[in-house]
Amino acid sequence: MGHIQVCGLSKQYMERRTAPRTVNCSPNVEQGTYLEVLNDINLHFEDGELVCLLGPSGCGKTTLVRIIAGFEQPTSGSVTIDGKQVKGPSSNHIFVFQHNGLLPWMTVWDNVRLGLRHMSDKEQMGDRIREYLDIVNLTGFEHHYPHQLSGGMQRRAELARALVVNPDVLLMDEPFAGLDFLTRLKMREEIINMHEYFRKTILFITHDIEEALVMADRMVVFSDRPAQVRMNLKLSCSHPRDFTKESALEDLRRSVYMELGVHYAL
Ligand SMILES: Nc1ncnc2c1ncn2[C@@H]1O[C@H](COP(=O)(O)OP(=O)(O)OP(=O)(O)O)[C@@H](O)[C@H]1O
Repeated sequence: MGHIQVCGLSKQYMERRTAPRTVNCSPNVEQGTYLEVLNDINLHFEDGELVCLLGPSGCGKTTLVRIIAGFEQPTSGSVTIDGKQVKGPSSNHIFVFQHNGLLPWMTVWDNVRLGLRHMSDKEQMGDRIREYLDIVNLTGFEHHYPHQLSGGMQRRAELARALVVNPDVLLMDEPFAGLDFLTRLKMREEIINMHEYFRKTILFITHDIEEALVMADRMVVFSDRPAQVRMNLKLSCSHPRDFTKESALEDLRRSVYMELGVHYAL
């Protein structure tokens, strides 16, 4: 489960700066009191796909993901997950992965346990936490606090916290931001392995084109704001992907850069 359909989605925010301060509060679109962020987005993500979303800064990627998560309402259009229209946040099926999302006053164990509060069988719950900490290679660090972990370990703990609740959809907004280069590469590998193992639907926002090409089953590239879909590509080559051996990947890399307005500095 985790099939997402985005139909005719548009989003406008009211710009406070320019909103008229009159008794008549109805906003005036023609005078530019609205910021148009998404414009008629139509997308379809298959169950179990890892989709990377790319686009210029400020084009509306986070807004789209927040609408899919039910945190924001679209101005028009709709999102359905497994045939049900998203009308608000639902913790049952969707997990929004946030970096720096660990609660600093709780140990790794307690942070991972947060999503399992509903489980009445404590032994089963303990086994499950141990299992997921093992999957992300954090066995032995259960009683550490977040500040006692490296950046990469914190992300792995966040990953365990996301996976332990067994969501159908995982929404990840630049989850590797702030990690050093090598740790970032290792985290990519972990996500690829985790995805091959669990096959969750993952929407992954990144600014890193190589990252998207290495990881994604599908890649969606948006235009400048208001975001429209410029490219929607299925990447079928198997993992691990090697740019030096697969000329199609290299060609794709160039065309995505071109689409994003980079022509020479490749
Ligand atoms: N709650 C809000 N109210 C008003 N404007 C908003 C709100 N949230 C986002 N915006 C505006 O919508 C636009 C798109 O923001 P969004 O965060 O979705 O872009 P993004 O593509 O994720 O950007 P980045 O890649 O830089 O993270 C921005 O101009 C932002 O200022």
